[in-house]
Amino acid sequence: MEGVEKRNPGQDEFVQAVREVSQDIFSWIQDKREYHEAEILRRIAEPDQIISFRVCWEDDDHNIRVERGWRVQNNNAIGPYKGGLRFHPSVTESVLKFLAFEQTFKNSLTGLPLGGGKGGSNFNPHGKSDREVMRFCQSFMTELYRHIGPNVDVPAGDIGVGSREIGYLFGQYKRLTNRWEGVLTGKANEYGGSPMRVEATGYGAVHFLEHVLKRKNEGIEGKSVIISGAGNVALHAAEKLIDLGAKVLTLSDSDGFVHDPDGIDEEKLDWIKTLKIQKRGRISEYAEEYSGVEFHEDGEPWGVDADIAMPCATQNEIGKDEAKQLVENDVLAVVEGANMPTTAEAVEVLREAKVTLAPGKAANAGGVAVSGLEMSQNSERISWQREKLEDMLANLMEDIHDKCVEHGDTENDHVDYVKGANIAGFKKVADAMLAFGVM
Ligand SMILES: NC(=O)C1=CN([C@@H]2O[C@H](COP(=O)(O)OP(=O)(O)OC[C@H]3O[C@@H](n4cnc5c(N)ncnc54)[C@H](OP(=O)(O)O)[C@@H]3O)[C@@H](O)[C@H]2O)C=CC1
Ligand SMILES: O=C(O)CCC(=O)C(=O)O
Repeated sequence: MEGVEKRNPGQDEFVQAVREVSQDIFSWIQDKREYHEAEILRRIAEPDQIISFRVCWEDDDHNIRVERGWRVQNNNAIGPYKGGLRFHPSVTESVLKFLAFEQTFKNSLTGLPLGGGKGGSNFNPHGKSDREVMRFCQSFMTELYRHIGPNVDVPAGDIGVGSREIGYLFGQYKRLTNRWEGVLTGKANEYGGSPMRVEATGYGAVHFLEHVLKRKNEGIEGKSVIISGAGNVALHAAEKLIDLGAKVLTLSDSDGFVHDPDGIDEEKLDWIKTLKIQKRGRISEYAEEYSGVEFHEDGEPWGVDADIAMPCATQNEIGKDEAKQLVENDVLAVVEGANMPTTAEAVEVLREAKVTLAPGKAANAGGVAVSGLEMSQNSERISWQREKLEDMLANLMEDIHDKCVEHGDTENDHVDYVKGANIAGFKKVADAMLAFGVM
């Protein structure tokens, strides 16, 4: 780890992600000489390549704006680079390197032939007009298009990149190359998108939770759940939970969180979806619309008493103190819809207290899995029915859950899902790299 820190100065998120995976892998590979001799761990922690570029665009007042763009192509041992694009002011090379590193293991866990990558920009879509977002996306793709392709690297959405942005990006790729091909996933159904991709990450995380609870002889019905975020992952996790009879108490955005002690029901969730997806409004407006709902400005929901916690906003949103609150409240499980939402110290607190922690690389893998299925549909020039994809997603999540159980030590029936996901994800990539020799 000293070498990783030295080679990546100031890249705290990346070092955090490598440390978290390495802790589990070190002990597992101790007696496996082939991985040591081939320096597999060190090679996996060095991205294949990082492309960085300037993105210039013109705002509605005719000012020239300059942003940074990146694509981190982390590892393509088991398939073309695959992973989302994030547009958010907090995006740095370190953030994208950690996300691409995590994505490599996540994609391996899906069992599909997908390598790991991630990209994005510090561009902030909040408060921008549709035309401004369009001009930015077109400029971003004008720089990116020569580095991607359906067999090379297939980006998708992430924070700040939803179906509107994917439309603009795909349109520009098609215009520049004169080719219609499955170069992006998360496309709308009208032009080659897959049914269920929008719902897949949130629904998949809830499927994962179902399996975690099943091992404890428990079910989702009647459980209270605190969720952070009010974006794609949070809203679809809430939707599936409500469908299965859980009581969803909270949602949040970067302004604070709402707490609805009666629980968010189907009708209220529809209202929130219109607010967040169509009107691009703030979650505080929910508390203005419905009586009995509290809005906590700048706060996070982790102190609200509940059975389950699902962080679905961003990285490092649960720190040591929040983890202690969750332990005090006897939370049964923390299921990560977001990528690395739990700090290293918080993971330690939860691990010590034997609170089940389902890591993002396993629990939120449903999104990229359905992206993989979108790629298959595009290659075959067909579109599968929603029901078939729903079944496939449920089966994939069960399979990922079982791989975590297989490799996560079970002690008094307690599964270390973090360890299980790290080892199962690593093994497939490492074995492929061994097969290729030194490169
Ligand atoms: N979309 C997908 O398919 C997948 C997403 N993920 C992960 O899930 C998480 C959420 O992604 P997604 O739902 O797609 O993104 P969205 O952009 O749709 O939503 C993000 C939500 O999180 C909030 N948020 C973002 N950054 C912060 C922050 N720094 N502090 C507080 N709140 C914040 C946003 O609030 P605001 O609007 O105020 O910014 C918004 O409510 C990310 O970690 C992402 O990497 C993982 C797998 C797949
Ligand atoms: O669907 C995809 O390709 C990527 C999803 C993603 O970015 C993620 O899993 O974090």
